[in-house]
Amino acid sequence: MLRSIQSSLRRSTTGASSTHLLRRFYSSDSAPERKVAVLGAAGGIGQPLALLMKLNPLVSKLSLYDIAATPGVAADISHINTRSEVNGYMGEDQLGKALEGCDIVIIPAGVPRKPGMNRDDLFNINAGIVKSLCTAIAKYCPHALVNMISNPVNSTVPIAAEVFKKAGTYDEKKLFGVTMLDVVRAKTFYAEKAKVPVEGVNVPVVGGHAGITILPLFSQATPQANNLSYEDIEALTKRTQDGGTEVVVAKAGMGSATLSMAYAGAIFADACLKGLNGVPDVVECSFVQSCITELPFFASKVRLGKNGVEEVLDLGPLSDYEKQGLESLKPELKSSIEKGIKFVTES
Ligand SMILES: NC(=O)C1=CN([C@@H]2O[C@H](COP(=O)(O)OP(=O)(O)OC[C@H]3O[C@@H](n4cnc5c(N)ncnc54)[C@H](O)[C@@H]3O)[C@@H](O)[C@H]2O)C=CC1
Ligand SMILES: O=C([O-])CC(=O)C(=O)O
Repeated sequence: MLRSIQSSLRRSTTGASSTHLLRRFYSSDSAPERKVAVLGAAGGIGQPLALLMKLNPLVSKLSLYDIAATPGVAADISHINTRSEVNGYMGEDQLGKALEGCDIVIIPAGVPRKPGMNRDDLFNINAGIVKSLCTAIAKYCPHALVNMISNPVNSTVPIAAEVFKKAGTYDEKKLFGVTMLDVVRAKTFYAEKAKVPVEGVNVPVVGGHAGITILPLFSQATPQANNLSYEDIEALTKRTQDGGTEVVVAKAGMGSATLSMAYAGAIFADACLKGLNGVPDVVECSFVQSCITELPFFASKVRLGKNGVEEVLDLGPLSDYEKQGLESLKPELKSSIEKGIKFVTES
C-alpha cells in the first residue's frame, strides 16, 4: 500500500495533483467494514503502528487499547483525514469494548529487551500479559485473526494457542506470529550487498523469531544475485539473525526496534486484511501452526485468505548451508515452543 502511494505521489509531479491521488488511495467505496485493534497501542511499537493502521484504507474502525495513555494517542490519531473511526480504551475494564467485533487483533503489548538480554529473558513478564490478553480475545472476539508481536514470539504464539484451546475457540488458521521484520531486514541487507533496488527484492525467512531460529533463505531470494560469495551469504544470514540485537545495542537501553517493527506489522496486517477481503495470492512469511517440519509451529511462507491461513507453503529447495541452519535451529525452537505450551497447561 505504502509503496503504491509513494510511487503514485512521485508520478503526480507530472500528472494529477497529490491531493487527488491521496483521495483516490484513501477512498473506501468498495472496502468492507473491518475493525482492527492494537493492544499495547501507547507503546514504542503501538503508536507508530496505530498511525500506519490509521493510514490503511481497508480499516474502518481502529481500536487502541493499553493499560495507560491511550486516550491521548487515540485523540491525536483520530484527527487524521482517513476513513477509520478511532477509539481509545484504557485499563482492563475497557478491554472487552476494545475487542468486540474485531476482525484483526495486533498485539505489541509487553516489555522490550535491554542490551545483554535475549528474547527469552522477556518470557516471565510477557507470557502473563499475552495469556490475559488472549483470554479476553477468546471471550470477546473469538473469530478474529491474531497478529502476535510480543516477544518471545517462539513462545507467545504457543501460549496463545493453548489459551484458545482451553477456551474452546482455537482455530489454527487465525493465529500468526509476526516475523515480518526478519523479512524486512533480510531484504534491506541483501539489496545493499547485491546492489539492487530493495523495492524489487524478496527473501523468505523461515523457522522462528530469535537468534539462530531466524533462517533467511537467500538461495531463494529474488532477484538472484550472482555477485555474492558463500562468505557474503554467511554474513547476511548472521546480520539478519542479529538484526534485533543491532537495534537494541544502538538504542543503548531505550528499548528495541519500534519504527521498523511498526512498518513490518502494518505490512503484515495489511496482507491479512487483503486475505480477509478475498484478494487472491497474498503470501507472506509468518510463524504459524505447521506440518512442514516435525515442529508444531514454524515460520514459512503462508497464503492468506478469507479465513486466515489458506495454505502453509513448504520450504522449497534449500542450499546445503540452509539445510544445516534448519537442523541447528530445531532444538532451540522446540524448547521455546514447549516452554510456551507448559506455561498454560501447567498453570
Ligand atoms: N515480533 C517482532 O519482530 C518484534 C517484537 N517486539 C516486541 O514487542 C513488544 C513491545 O515492544 P515496545 O513497543 O518497544 O515496548 P514498549 O514498552 O514501548 O510498549 C509496550 C506497551 O505495552 C503496554 N502494556 C503492558 N502490559 C499491557 C497489557 N496487559 N495490556 C495492554 N498493554 C500493555 C505498555 O503500557 C506499553 O505501552 C516487546 O515484547 C518486544 O520485544 C519488538 C520488536 C520486534
Ligand atoms: O530484538 C528484539 O528484542 C526485538 C525484536 O524481536 C526484533 O527487533 O526483531
